[in-house]
Amino acid sequence: MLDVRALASGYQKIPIILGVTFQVADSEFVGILGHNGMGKSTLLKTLVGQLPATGGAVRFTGTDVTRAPSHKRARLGLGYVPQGRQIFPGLSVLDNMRMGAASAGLGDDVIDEVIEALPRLKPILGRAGGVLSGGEQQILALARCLCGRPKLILLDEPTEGIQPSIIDEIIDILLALKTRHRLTVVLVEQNLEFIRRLSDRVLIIQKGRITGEIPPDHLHDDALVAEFVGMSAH
Ligand SMILES: Nc1ncnc2c1ncn2[C@@H]1O[C@H](COP(=O)(O)OP(=O)(O)OP(=O)(O)O)[C@@H](O)[C@H]1O
Repeated sequence: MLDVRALASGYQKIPIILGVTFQVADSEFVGILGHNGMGKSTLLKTLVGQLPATGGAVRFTGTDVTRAPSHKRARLGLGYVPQGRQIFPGLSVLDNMRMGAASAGLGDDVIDEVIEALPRLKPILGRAGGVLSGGEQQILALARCLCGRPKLILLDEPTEGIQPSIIDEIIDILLALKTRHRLTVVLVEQNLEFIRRLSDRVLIIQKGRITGEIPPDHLHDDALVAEFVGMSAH
């Protein structure tokens, strides 16, 4: 589904991603774990085409998209839920979802399917995005992305600033989408429990490089996590 080879990128002349290689299979959930500032968001922005690659290659569903603009990647089925969610605060929940469908060239019927998968949105469809709680906004951001019928979603720190009950709900939603729709996810996170419960494989990113892989079950083990990432599980 996704084949990333020696990918490099950065900001102006500052290199941040220094040659990242990994592959993601159809319906696989891959977690990328790393501290603040290790390049997680920069990697996703490069994969989605918001930042140009300065080296390496990205293939998505067999197509070389290394130089493709974001909208072309989206049309191929690459979805992105950025950190901070970036929903439209002045638009209603429903209109936010319409924007997601329209930007993928899809009609409104996809919206009903997405509401069925995320029933929490049903009673608040008319509410402005900006007045929702952080957790509701995260679910809306996911819903808007799903309205583009993505094959793969790049998820940037979805648990940031969100209460535990909604984190559990997001886990359930994503696992259901994986089973029912063969959704594929690349998730970057610092939340060990979230990444452990969702990921088939967990890669470690340090200073712009993938430095290792840790079995999700080992994320319970403080000493191992500290050794791999320098992060504590508690
Ligand atoms: N727009 C920018 N211009 C210049 N440097 C940037 C920009 N955005 C991020 N950086 C730098 O790139 C590096 C990696 O940042 P990035 O946001 O990818 O890290 P991250 O692992 O996602 O961290 P966090 O968990 O804090 O979001 C950091 O040193 C950061 O200061």
